[in-house]
Amino acid sequence: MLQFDHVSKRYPDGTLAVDDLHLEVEEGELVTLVGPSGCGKTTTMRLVNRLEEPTSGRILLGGEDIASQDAVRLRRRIGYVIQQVGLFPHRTVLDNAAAVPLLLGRRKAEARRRAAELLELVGLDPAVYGGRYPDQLSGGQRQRVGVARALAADPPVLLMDEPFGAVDPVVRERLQNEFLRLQAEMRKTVLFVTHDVEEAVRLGDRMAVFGQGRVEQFDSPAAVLGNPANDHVAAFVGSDRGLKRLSVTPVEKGDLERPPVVHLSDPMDRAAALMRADGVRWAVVLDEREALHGWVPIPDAGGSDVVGPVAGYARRMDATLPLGASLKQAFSTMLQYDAGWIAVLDPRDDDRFLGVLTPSGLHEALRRSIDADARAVARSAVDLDAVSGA
Ligand SMILES: Nc1ncnc2c1ncn2[C@@H]1O[C@H](COP(=O)(O)OP(=O)(O)OP(=O)(O)O)[C@@H](O)[C@H]1O
Repeated sequence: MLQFDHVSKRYPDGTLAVDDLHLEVEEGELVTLVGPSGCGKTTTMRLVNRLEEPTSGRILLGGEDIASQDAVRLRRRIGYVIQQVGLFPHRTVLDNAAAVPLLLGRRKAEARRRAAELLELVGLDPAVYGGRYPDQLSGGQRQRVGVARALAADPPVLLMDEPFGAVDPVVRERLQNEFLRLQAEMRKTVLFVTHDVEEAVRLGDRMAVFGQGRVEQFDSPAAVLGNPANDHVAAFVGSDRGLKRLSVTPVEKGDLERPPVVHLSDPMDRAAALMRADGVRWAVVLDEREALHGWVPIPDAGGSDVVGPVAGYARRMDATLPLGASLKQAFSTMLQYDAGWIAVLDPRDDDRFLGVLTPSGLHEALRRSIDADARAVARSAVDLDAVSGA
């Protein structure tokens, strides 16, 4: 989809900002470019929409060399979001979001309708925010308008240069989540520049770790964290990369425990018998629609008679997680609810209850992912031996 074919960029003063970049981004893929300040990330982006021209090499978009395309037409096929959003200060939010469709020759009413849809999409109610001016918004809201504007022409490619860099960490995480949700639907081809490793890891299908003008490693976040290509990459991703792995390792079905399951309408004495038979102290409670209600503890053996349905004894449980969520989310949910377990639901099957994740399940899941790395390292060691022995 987007290929850098041995691209270099030397500025007139002699600075070599991009050095023989060779990279292929697949259609619908989100690639993060991460690296220390001045390593050439922004220059790489600006080469794609021809705000800069390469000194050598070619950039192909959908197989076509962009050098042979009209720069203005090219830019209309590429959404560009930057940190200093660059909204027009004297135009309303709605008109800012409508700017690109208007440029593309849409009629005003149609451009505004599209702009309102996009504001809605990025979580800004057009009725509330559409008439405001950029300086009447928070930093995070301005960023959202920037994203809406970049999406307005429905471009196949999005370039995002530190788009969430100027907001505080909490807002940043929210914008990241919203953007991931949008991207799951839109499947744009995205180049996303950041100098924040956590952000690169969370968002990227793959991440390109830049050294001075060169890509040192281009791989999935889990592979980069688990198996850094060299000392520079290892130092850059940080000595806490084990912890960072939490955010790229998903909760899988095999990590779950399956305690006894009862329903709100079941007789409590039968539920208690089930728990005793299983040798456990609690059971998961579902309602009549098979949705999670909560849990019920085993009644005291010497306590008063157990009568009536489970509903009279059940407690609610709000600590839930969709299957496929990250171990980091799981850990954070456990802490937030101070819970010894969390219920895992299937988002693709109407949030059906699948099982529970406990701290020991979480530990096992982390071990699983680190073991997978160890196997990968062992494999590459064997390959190297084979090469040197040949
Ligand atoms: N117009 C220019 N003329 C000369 N040198 C430039 C120009 N623009 C950028 N550079 C240099 O090119 C190198 C790469 O800059 P670039 O902005 O691409 O880096 P970056 O990785 O995006 O950095 P940051 O994370 O700080 O934004 C730097 O050494 C920078 O000083």
